[in-house]
Amino acid sequence: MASDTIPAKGTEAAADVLDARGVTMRFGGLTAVRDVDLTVAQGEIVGLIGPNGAGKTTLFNCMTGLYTPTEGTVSYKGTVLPNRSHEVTKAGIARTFQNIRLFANMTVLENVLVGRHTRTREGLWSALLRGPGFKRAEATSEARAMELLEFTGLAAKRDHLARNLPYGEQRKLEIARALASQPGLLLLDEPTAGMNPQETRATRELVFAVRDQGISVLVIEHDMRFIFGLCDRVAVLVQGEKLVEGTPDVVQSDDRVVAAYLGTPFEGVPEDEAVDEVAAAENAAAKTARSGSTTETNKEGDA
Ligand SMILES: Nc1ncnc2c1ncn2[C@@H]1O[C@H](COP(=O)(O)OP(=O)(O)OP(=O)(O)O)[C@@H](O)[C@H]1O
Repeated sequence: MASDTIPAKGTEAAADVLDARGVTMRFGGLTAVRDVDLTVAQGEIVGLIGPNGAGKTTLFNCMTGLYTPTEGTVSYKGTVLPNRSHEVTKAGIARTFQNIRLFANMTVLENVLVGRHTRTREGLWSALLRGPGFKRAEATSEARAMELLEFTGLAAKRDHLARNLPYGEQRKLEIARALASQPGLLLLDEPTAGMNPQETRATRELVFAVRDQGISVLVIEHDMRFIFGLCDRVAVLVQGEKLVEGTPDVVQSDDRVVAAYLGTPFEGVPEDEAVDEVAAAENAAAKTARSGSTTETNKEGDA
């Protein structure tokens, strides 16, 4: 177990479920991820953010056995993970994908049942072909799958084909299917992409509910409001390297994060100077327009 690993920042005594150390992933001459350490503690929700191409999905792929890191290790509950994705799922890590990967022509219920195959003795093909072994286990599996559909709010759609679900519900179904493997850690890759604000809020509540069931969560997302309202801790990846890590408050107020997201290099220019420049320009514009205008343009009022 991970009792002697370094406690995750901000969570003091909580044991790490995930411990990625020195993970580097190279594709030929391109280093997509460089020497990244990342932990997720028991019961923690951790966000992974960064501009497009920063290496977030590559890091997920290294954590789920899709890629074998060029260097470094990924451990789950103190054991180094195998580099086969189905064995990683079996070990206790489940994930969703940036581009939804459902069985489009299977029903909602069948999609969740397939997600259970790592936890049944019958295996994927038996589940798909509905062989005799599968039928024996079917009642238990179906009950569990229905629980998950209730949990994600999809129970009424159990017999709908996955491809007919609205986009937001397809993303929920991906989460239900991932939960069917009974993970200890859930990795979500852009779970709110393409969602409207109501769906995004519902997803946040769903992730909190997942955590309340004792499942730790690592989530990639570009929606900063979602991330900062959801996560206990956030790590920022830029050009493959971890730039900043900390609580949402710490990360949001870090100039390097702002610079990375605005795409402007951080050069250590004193923030006050920029603010003064803007205030001076506003004052000059206000003076020019002064005579005919009733609009108050400058709250500070000093030049
Ligand atoms: N299989 C691959 N072969 C070669 N290069 C790859 C491969 N996968 C990713 N890359 C490259 O690695 C870099 C990181 O990509 P990655 O998809 O991990 O970024 P990301 O942070 O997830 O981006 P986004 O937010 O746009 O999804 C990119 O330059 C990408 O082109």
